[in-house]
Amino acid sequence: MAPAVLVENLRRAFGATRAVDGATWSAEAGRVLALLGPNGAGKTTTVECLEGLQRPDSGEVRVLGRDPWQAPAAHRAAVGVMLQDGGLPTTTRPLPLLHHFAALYADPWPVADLAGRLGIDRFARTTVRRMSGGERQRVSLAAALVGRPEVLFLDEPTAGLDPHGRLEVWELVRAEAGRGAAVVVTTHSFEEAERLADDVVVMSDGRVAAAGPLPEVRGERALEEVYFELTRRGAA
Ligand SMILES: Nc1ncnc2c1ncn2[C@@H]1O[C@H](COP(=O)(O)OP(=O)(O)OP(=O)(O)O)[C@@H](O)[C@H]1O
Repeated sequence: MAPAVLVENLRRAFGATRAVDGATWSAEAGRVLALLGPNGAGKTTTVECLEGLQRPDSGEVRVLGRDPWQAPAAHRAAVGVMLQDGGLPTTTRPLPLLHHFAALYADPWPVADLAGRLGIDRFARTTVRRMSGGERQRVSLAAALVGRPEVLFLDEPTAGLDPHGRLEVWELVRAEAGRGAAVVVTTHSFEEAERLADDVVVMSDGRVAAAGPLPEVRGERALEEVYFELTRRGAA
């Protein structure tokens, strides 16, 4: 079976900066992949190519077998995206917003259930403008999940969440993979990668320093130790 997400020899430069310099990896349905790497390693550029927000200079990206740059609306409905700065309209309250998003999909996640699982009902009366960072993050995640996507791109989904929030989100993300979604999580947290991921990709200076199932990449060591070795300044 073709992988749900495919990155093959991807290259993308901005002037003299080679943001992504020949990256190859793939993500499978029913699994969580953690994309790790120092600031500037090329993670966001890669994921934005996969989301159809940037166009590769060369190489290939495929999501559910399609080129995301040219994909039709039906393809976009099968892909859930959580951006770091959610881009949510500021004057609305969370539940009407989620109902609005849910109406765009044929078989959405019932909003009351989703909001309950993410603790959104606890701040249902607050407008986006007045929400805390963690509350906003929960709403952004709910917006990514409400269409029950086949592929999910999550950018640091638990950064800034309290410990309960992190656990709730991890459980939810694992459940999404359990129902068959391919999940790609960008993170700087080793704990998050070790708790959540089946597979990891470590990027460094635009290249893939390691990719594969977590137990293989980590071996007998802590992921943190392997990461520092792979991403030593000047190592790539
Ligand atoms: N639009 C742009 N114009 C110029 N340079 C860019 C642009 N977007 C990214 N870059 C550069 O490309 C490199 C890779 O950036 P990218 O945002 O993909 O890294 P990242 O791994 O997501 O980093 P972070 O962990 O900080 O989010 C960086 O050197 C960045 O400055």
